[in-house]
Amino acid sequence: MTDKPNINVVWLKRDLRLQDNEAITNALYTGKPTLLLYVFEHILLNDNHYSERHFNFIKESINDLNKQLEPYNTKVLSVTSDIQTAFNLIQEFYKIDAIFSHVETGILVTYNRDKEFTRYCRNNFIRWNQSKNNGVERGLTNRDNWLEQWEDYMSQPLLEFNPEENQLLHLNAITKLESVLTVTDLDTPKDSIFQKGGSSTAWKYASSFFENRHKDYMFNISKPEASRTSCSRLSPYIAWGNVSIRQIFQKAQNLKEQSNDKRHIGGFLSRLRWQAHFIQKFEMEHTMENESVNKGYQKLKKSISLKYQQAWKEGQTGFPLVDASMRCLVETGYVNFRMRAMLVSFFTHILWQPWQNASEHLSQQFLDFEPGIHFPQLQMQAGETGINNLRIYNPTLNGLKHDPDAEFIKKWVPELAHLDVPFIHEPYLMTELEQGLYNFKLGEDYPEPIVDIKENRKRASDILWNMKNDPEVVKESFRILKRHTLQDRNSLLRHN
Ligand SMILES: Cc1cc2nc3c(=O)[nH]c(=O)nc-3n(C[C@H](O)[C@H](O)[C@H](O)COP(=O)(O)OP(=O)(O)OC[C@H]3O[C@@H](n4cnc5c(N)ncnc54)[C@H](O)[C@@H]3O)c2cc1C
Repeated sequence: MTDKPNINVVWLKRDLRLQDNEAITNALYTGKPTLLLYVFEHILLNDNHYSERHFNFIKESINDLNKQLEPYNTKVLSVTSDIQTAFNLIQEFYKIDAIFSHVETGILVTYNRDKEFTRYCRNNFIRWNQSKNNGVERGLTNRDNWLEQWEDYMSQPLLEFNPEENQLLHLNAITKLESVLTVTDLDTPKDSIFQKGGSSTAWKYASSFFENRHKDYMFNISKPEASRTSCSRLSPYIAWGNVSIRQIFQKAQNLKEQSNDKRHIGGFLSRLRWQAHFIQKFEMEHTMENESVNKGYQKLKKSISLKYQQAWKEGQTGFPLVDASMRCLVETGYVNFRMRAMLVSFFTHILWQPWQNASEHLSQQFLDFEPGIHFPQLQMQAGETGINNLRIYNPTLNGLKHDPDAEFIKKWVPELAHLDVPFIHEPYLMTELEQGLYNFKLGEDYPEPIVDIKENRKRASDILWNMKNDPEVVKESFRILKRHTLQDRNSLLRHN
């Protein structure tokens, strides 16, 4: 019926690398000509969880791939489209035997797109082969033996990118496809201060971390300023798949075996386990995107204040560490774990706003937005799982402990920089006289606190502690424990 040439397509998503890429390896293994495809899908371009910084990171990652693909006379076909239109147009030129990709633990729109796409493949007699992504399993109903399987997966040999000569579709053939598709302009701003996408940059971060930067990892992990260089900063590269967790895990394991001080690299290794643990949780309970995982908390009603929400988003709450963290996040796409947790706690506990209203603003700012970590962490920090300890962060105490010289606050809230350090942490304690001495006016140069933190902290604590005993919360907590926790919960923290 058809004289079109047969090909395979690798549909790249959050796996933007050539090495240790199971989808690419499986496609090449068939020996058939193979096209590498990335689709900037309208459903994601228009989705409020995403922002320009993410798409620029993806473009930089594809540019990096294209550089590595030059010797093979090919490149990634990069188009803006919805997925079925893209495949329909490719099918005008080729008979597609199979599509290879990784399982995507994504947001609801991508889950629904995948369901439709499964039907599309069936109707078009295309095999869609989806590989396990970073050890996360589809279709599990509990976590029995999950960690053992994850560790087994992490110990498997890395997959080499090794195409046969001319196996990857030639540039000329890609040019023909480009003539019918909407090609995406891969240019990105040159003066960006965000971490630059691509495997080549990822490995520079990894090398400097493993060679040197990891040495104070656990000492600095909670410090907003020092963590910026002594944490790995690999999160966007992991989230967009510029490196696989297995590549990083094996490097870290080797380093730990040679190291005398296993504490730091051990702490890092346990966070790689958490990465998969959280994504697995979301994979098994995707309604977490919009609803509290513990259904008992769905009756918790908070009154919305757009004024509070706006002040939080703009870093104008009158609480210096909160404002510094938000401004830094907006500007650079990154703050460390503790500052993220504090931002969520401040929004949900102190401002008493629903975590759902923080979700899109944060995901747009996090360069490393990973749905499988984002939603479970939001709910955990909001205290709505019923199985984790309630933590209401005190921004002032966190500032005094983790930014004692106010180095971080001074950088991001420069209007406080000329004050003495104790006042930088608590400008609202300054008397009229002191404000005059420093030529500083609270309420004009920097906002007064937008809420009474002591009062609001108590309200949140009372309500959330009481709710822990609510029969539905308790029932749901048992269900969550049964479905999502490992038999040995401490194994996730293991440092050796
Ligand atoms: C509300 C909230 C939202 C978050 N959203 C994201 C997100 O969208 N994407 C994301 O990658 N991380 C997220 N995190 C987890 C964590 O803050 C970041 O992974 C970490 O700060 C990234 O910096 P790093 O790469 O230097 O981490 P490192 O400390 O060097 O850790 C190495 C890797 O381990 C993983 N990791 C580290 N901490 C955690 C954790 N607590 N849970 C799960 N995995 C972890 C990440 O992949 C990270 O790159 C979130 C945390 C909170 C509290």
